Amino acid sequence: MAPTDLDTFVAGLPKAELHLHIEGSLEPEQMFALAQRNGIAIPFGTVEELRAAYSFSRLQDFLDIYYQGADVLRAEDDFRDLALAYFDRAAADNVRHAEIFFDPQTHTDRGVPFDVVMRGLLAGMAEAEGRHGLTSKLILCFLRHLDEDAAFATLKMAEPWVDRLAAVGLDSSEVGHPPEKFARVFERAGAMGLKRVAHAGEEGPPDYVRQALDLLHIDRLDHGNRALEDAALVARLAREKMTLTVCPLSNLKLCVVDHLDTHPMRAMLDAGLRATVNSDDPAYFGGYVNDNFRALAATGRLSRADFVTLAKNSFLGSFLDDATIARHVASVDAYAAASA
Ligand code: HPA
Ligand SMILES: [Zn+2]
Repeated sequence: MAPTDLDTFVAGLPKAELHLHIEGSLEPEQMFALAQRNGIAIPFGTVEELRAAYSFSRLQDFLDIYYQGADVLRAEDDFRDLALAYFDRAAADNVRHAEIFFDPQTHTDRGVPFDVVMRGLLAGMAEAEGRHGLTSKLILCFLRHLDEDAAFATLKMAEPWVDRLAAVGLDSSEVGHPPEKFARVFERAGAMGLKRVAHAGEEGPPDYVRQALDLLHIDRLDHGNRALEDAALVARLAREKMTLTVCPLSNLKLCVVDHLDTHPMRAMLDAGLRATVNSDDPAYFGGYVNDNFRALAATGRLSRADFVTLAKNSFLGSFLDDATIARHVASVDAYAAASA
């Protein structure tokens, strides 16, 4: 499809990405290259065969293949190269700041030391800032299908690195693993000075969103789609200016929504929620952040002004300091004025 004026406009907007699993940015080509570099066999013959396996009807279908794919990541340079490949693509989408998730348990449980993961990701982050001026922060996610003890053990490993982490998060299989399971771990993380975020309301019910607010004391809500089923909860999220990191193409691929034309982003903006646009696991869901912006633009249900709001929200919802946020928000206004 030929790009429209709106496509060009949304692509050029300065933006932050706040919901990106770095392991989910592992493209099939890079997976094959790392498998070869590390002498690992993968159960797919070609890149095309692997891509063809990316057909999911729910979150768990995706998670099974995503954890398998991460097995090619072994050495510090693998994590650095993974991060750099993401940042190169993000910079091309005019991402100026990214707050990226990583899943240490996916690696430590395979015998890859926590420090190897950290050093590799931090090297990629530093190189991306030098190369593109793209700043970034790290969010350590606990796998919610594992138990509380395992999360505490992971937080212990993170102690020497606490100054290099912005926040803790909660991801993996949502239904059956409510936020309350991790209330004590999140309390400890908060005491360590870390911000707190959690995936909630992707597949789980509105009550999981409420638990994330009341028991995990989250600073940001990842997904949050199903909060819309509860009007009082929506009013509270709006009143508390809670940022929602929404992932349209992910929602489509994981059948959280039937069609982008009925995606709740319109309803979220109408309700005054501080929603943002993000790519989640771009290598698996068919696109990076600008692909998500363009997919929303193609619905015809969002205006230029809505996209300006979404871009500003991405900075307002970030964990940057107030002066830096103000500078980025002004850059969005300047871009919009120049494009008028
Ligand atoms: O979309 C997601 N949901 C839950 N866990 C995840 N881990 C990576 N991506 C996701
Ligand atoms: Zn996610």
